[in-house]
Amino acid sequence: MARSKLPILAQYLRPHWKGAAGGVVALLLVNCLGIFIPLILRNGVDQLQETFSYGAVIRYALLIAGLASGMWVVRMLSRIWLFGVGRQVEFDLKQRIFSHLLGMEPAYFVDNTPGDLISRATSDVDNIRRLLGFAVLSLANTIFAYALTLPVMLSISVQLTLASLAIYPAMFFMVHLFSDRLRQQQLDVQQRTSDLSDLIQEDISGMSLIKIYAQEENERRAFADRNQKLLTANLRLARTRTTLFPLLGGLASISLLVLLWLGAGAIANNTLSVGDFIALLLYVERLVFPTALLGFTITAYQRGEVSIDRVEHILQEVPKIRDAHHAIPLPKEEVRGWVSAHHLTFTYPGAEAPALQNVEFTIKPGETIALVGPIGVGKSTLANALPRLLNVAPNQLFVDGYDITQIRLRDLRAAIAYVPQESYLFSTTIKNNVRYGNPVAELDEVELAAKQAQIHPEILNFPQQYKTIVGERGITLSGGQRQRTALSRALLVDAPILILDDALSSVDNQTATQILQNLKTGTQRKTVLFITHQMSAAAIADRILVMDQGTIVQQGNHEELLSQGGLYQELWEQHTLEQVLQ
Ligand SMILES: Nc1ncnc2c1ncn2[C@@H]1O[C@H](COP(=O)(O)OP(=O)(O)OP(=O)(O)O)[C@@H](O)[C@H]1O
Repeated sequence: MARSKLPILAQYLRPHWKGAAGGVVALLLVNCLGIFIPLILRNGVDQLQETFSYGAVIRYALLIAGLASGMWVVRMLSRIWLFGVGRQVEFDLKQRIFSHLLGMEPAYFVDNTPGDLISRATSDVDNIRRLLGFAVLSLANTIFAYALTLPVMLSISVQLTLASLAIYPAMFFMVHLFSDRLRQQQLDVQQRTSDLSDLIQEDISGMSLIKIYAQEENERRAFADRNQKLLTANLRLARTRTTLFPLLGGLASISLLVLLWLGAGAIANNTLSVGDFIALLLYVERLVFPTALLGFTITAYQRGEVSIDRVEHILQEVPKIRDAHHAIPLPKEEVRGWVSAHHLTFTYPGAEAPALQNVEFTIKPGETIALVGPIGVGKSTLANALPRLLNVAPNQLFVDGYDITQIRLRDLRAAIAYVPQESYLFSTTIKNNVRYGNPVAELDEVELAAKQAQIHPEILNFPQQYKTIVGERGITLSGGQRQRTALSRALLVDAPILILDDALSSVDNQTATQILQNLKTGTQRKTVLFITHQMSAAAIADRILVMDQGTIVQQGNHEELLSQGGLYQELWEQHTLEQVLQ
C-alpha cells in the first residue's frame, strides 16, 4: 500500500495557502448559490400554478439570471485561484529539482539518464500541477455539492432522493475496480516516454557517428520499436479510460430515469408538487457532473501520486559528495598548493577491482608534476578524485595537509582548476566560455589567459574574434582549439592548483611542451599536475609520477627515471620510436 501523499501535498501547498484557501472558499460560495436556484424555481412553478402573472415570471427569471451570473463570476475566481496555485507549485518544483540536480555528483548522472530526469522535471511536474489544480478543485466541488445538496434533497423527499442516488455507490465501486489498472498503465506510459526521450537525446548527440557507420536504418528501427511500445501503452491506458467513463455516464443517466419514473407517480398521487419534482430533477442533475468528474479526479489524483513518487525520488536523493559537518573553510588566497595522497584507494561502484590502490605521493607548492602511464591505469580517476568529483574516502587525499573531504567543497573546487580530457564548451561566445569560472572578467583578462594557452592568435582570426559563438549555434572548433580554449578557462580563474588531464592531447607536441614550459616558469607559480601521454612534455616537469595498475610505481625527474629503467624507460623508448617513425 502506497504511503499517503497528503503530507507531501500539504508541504507543496503551504507557501500558496492563501490562493488555495481563496479558491476553496469561492467554490463553497458557488455551491451555496447553486442550492438556491432550484428552490427559487420550485417556488416559482408552484406559485405560478396557483396565480399566474407575467410580472412574477420576469421577477423569477431576473432573480435566477442574477444568481447564475454571480455563480459564474465566483466559479471563475475559484478556477483562477486554484489553477494558479497549481502553476505556482509547478514553478517551485522545477526550481527545486534543478537546484537539487546541480548539487548531485557526476556519478549520479550516469545512473539517472537525462531523458528520465527531463521527463520527471516536465511531465511528472505537470501531473502534480493537474493534481493540485484540477483534482483539488473538483474534489472540493464534489464534497461541497454533496454536503449542501443532499440535505435539501432529503428535505423534499427522502424516498425519491435515496432511490435516485442508490446507483451512485456503484460508481465508486467501479472506479475502485479500475483505479489500480489505471495507475499501473500510467506508470508504464511515463516509463515508455522516458525511454523514447533517452533514445532521441542519444541519437541527436551521436548523429555524426550514426551517419559514419550508416546506422540510420537500425536507429530508425530502434526508435520505431520504442515508439510502438509507447503507443501500445498509451492505447492500453486510453482503452481503460474509455471503458470507465462512459460506464459512469450511463450509471448517472439511470438515476435520472429512476427519478422520472418514481417522480411522475408521486405527482400523480399528489404526494409531490411539480415544483418539488423540478427542484429534485435539477439537484440530481447537479450531482451528475461532480460524480462523473470524480472518475477523472481519481485518475488525475493517481497520476499525480505516481508523479509525486517520481519527483520526490529525485528530491530525496542525498548528494553523496557534500560538505562535512563543520567543514573547514580554505579561501583560495590562503591555499599554498601542497597536494598529497596517503593510501589512496578508490573502487568505482559496481567495479570488481579498485581503480586506485594505495597511491602515495606528495607534491610541493609550485611544483610541476607530470603523471604518466599506460591507458586505463587510473590517471583520470586520480584527477577526478582531487576536486571530489568522485566520492573518495576520508583521510586519503590532502590539500595543504587538510583532508579534502573536510575542506568546504566550494573552497576545495575554487582552489583547483581542472581541465578534463573532454572539455565541454557552451554554445556561447569564446569570451564567455573562457570566463565561465569568473563571468565578470574583463576582455584583457580573457586575452591574457588565451595567450598563456597559446590560442590568442587563432581567436583573432575568427570572424568575430572573442565574440565568435562556438558550439551548436556557432563555429566548430578543432580538437586542439577546444582544448586550448578549455585551458584558457582554467587559467583565467587563477587557482593555486591546476590539473590538466590529457588536456593537450590534440595539440602538437611542440606547442604542448611550450605551454607547459610557460606554466612552469610563469609568473604565478602554481602547483601543476598534468596527466599526459606526450612524453616530451612530461620530460620537462619538475618531477614525474609513473602510474601502473592503479598505483604509483616510480617517481623522479626525467633523468633519474630513465636511469632507473622500468615502466618509464619503456614509455620513453616507445615515444622515441614513434618520433622516429613519424
Ligand atoms: N565510471 C566508471 N565506472 C567504473 N569503472 C570506471 C569508471 N571510469 C573509469 N573506470 C575504470 O577505471 C580504470 C581507470 O580509468 P582511468 O580513466 O582513470 O584511466 P586512465 O589512466 O586515465 O586512462 P587513459 O590514459 O586512457 O585516460 C579503468 O579500468 C576504467 O575502465
